[in-house]
Amino acid sequence: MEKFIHIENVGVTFSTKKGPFVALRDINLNVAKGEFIALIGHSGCGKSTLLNIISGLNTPSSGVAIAAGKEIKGPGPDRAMVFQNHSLLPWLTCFDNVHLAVERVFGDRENKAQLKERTRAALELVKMGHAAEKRPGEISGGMKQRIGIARALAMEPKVLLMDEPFGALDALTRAHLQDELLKIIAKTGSTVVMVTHDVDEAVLLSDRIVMMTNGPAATIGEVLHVQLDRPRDRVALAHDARYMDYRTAVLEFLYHRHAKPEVETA
Ligand SMILES: Nc1ncnc2c1ncn2[C@@H]1O[C@H](COP(=O)(O)OP(=O)(O)OP(=O)(O)O)[C@@H](O)[C@H]1O
Repeated sequence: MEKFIHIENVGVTFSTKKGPFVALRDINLNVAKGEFIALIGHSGCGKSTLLNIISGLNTPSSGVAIAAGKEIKGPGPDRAMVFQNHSLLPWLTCFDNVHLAVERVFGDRENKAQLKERTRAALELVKMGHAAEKRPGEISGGMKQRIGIARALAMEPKVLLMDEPFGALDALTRAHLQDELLKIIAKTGSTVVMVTHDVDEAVLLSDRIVMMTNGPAATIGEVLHVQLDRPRDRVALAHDARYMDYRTAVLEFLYHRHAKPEVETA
């Protein structure tokens, strides 16, 4: 498979008032086109830091990070981000929130009608066409996340980066959006890197689960290949022994081999 993201020997050290803080060390990760990767690990282990190496919001202190053959030097529309808290502009309609991103990426190449069509198509993809003229304050949290996903997908990014996109939602809405995301990526063939705390979410969605050790100086502890057929159905998988085995493998990593010392979680 075509390699899309290439992270080689990356380390991240932050300067703090107390001196240098080594957040990540020796990170090596390749992501292939169309692959879905989940980053999982205890709070503070460096998942967002690693995601932001790919987004370009963080710079490696050592090593190299490459996307589509080019060294990552900063954020770009080829790597669209979806955050836990939707980050929509409250004074714009849902349509305009998505359209803004569409204009930024395609505005110099396409006419107004094409840009509008792109925006409409992205809203339809996440089943939010009916709310196009609503403002973020007039729709639910789950709907706002859909608009955030529509905005990211409308940019036709080479990779979709998601930082706990469903973390703030109730369990049923989260399950619903996970199912929607599965359908969307089946349609778009998107490459996705998602940070999550949710073991079931990681197993349900991913091709590979990248499990990180605890910080400071966190690194990739193990990588689990989730070889469950797609399309995946959460109810059917609940009875699937392989699903249980994957789930157990992640739980054992997190709570046996790399349990967080109690003093830090208190
Ligand atoms: N700009 C910064 N300056 C100093 N330290 C930082 C900075 N950003 C992150 N850190 C530290 O690096 C470590 C990793 O942070 P990061 O946010 O990547 O963890 P995380 O795994 O995403 O956490 P969570 O699951 O709680 O969101 C933490 O100890 C954090 O305090």
